[in-house]
Amino acid sequence: MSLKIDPAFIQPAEHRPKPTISGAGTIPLIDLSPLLHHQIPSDSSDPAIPNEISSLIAAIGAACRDWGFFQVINHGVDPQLLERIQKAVVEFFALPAEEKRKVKRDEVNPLGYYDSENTKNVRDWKEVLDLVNREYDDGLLVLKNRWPEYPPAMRKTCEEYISVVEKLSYKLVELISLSLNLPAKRLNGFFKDSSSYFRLNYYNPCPMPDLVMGVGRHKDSGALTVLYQDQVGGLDVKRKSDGEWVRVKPTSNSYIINVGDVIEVWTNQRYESVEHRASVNSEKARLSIPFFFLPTFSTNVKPLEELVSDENPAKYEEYNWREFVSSRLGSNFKKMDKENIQISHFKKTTI
Ligand SMILES: O=C(O)CCC(=O)C(=O)O
Ligand SMILES: [Fe+2]
Repeated sequence: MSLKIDPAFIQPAEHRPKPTISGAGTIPLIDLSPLLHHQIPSDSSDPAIPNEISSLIAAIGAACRDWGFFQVINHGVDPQLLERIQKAVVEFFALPAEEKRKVKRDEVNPLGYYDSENTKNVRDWKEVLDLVNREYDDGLLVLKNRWPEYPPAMRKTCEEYISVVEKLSYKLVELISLSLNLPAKRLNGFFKDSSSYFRLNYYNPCPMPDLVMGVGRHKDSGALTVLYQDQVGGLDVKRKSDGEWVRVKPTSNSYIINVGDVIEVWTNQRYESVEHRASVNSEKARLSIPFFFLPTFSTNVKPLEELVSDENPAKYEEYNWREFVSSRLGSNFKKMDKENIQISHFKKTTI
């Protein structure tokens, strides 16, 4: 068999995508429609909480505990906005390479377009455009959006989309806080002027899909990821109960939510950040749009006081979010394998 692709993309044998389990036994599907009729309560001990809201909080808590992942429907994001953003993304990635490279990341600013990134030292079969909610520049760390000229609707659509998805992220974080018996807004302050960003992932068809990954196995380092995927499918999640890879079945107008490393630390590992990856196929391009809901740069991330005790001491060292992000980006992030720096570095080994 002659190799049709650059060997840099080839996964070691043990990490190649084997057939995955799909359908039953995959991540929970949660209906957010109770939020269309009821406010999120400020406290889980409030006796007036409607049953459907208590059940929703319990379902989210169980999903975070058992899976670290869940899918939501009836989330309130306008399907037409989702259509519009998908159209813009497809148009952008269809542009000639030289047009896309006009907005490529560079040595100072990691945002923008790139087509070459490694996960765990193997190249990912993907193209990406990264955009932040709020631009940031403290003299050393520069995060400035590079807006493509084409398609013309891109900027406005993305800005509209970011603000809508950020609102949904706050709601999810409030429900997660309630599921931990904390006040709904307990975590909200960590996200004021947050460093959140969103990523447009585009996976071209690959002639050898069994040897490569669109994104190799990894955990998300942020607090919460709110991901939209098209109908092609390819996201695999590592099932906590037995370590099997399961394929998330695309459900139209749904979001896939996962807990990232920051929530794992805040909850002192009650909710764990779970490995996932994106497979590719030989026929269809696939698109996914994760929104990474991240703390404010000044946040010192550590287990929440309410969730540690003498019996359950802190399992993680405190770390500063800005320092963490800068160390991951490094001085030459173009060549960096971001996955080499993980929160496991902050895990206390003594317990
Ligand atoms: O494309 C996907 O479904 C997953 C992407 C992902 O995990 C990421 O960008 O962090
Ligand atoms: Fe991810």
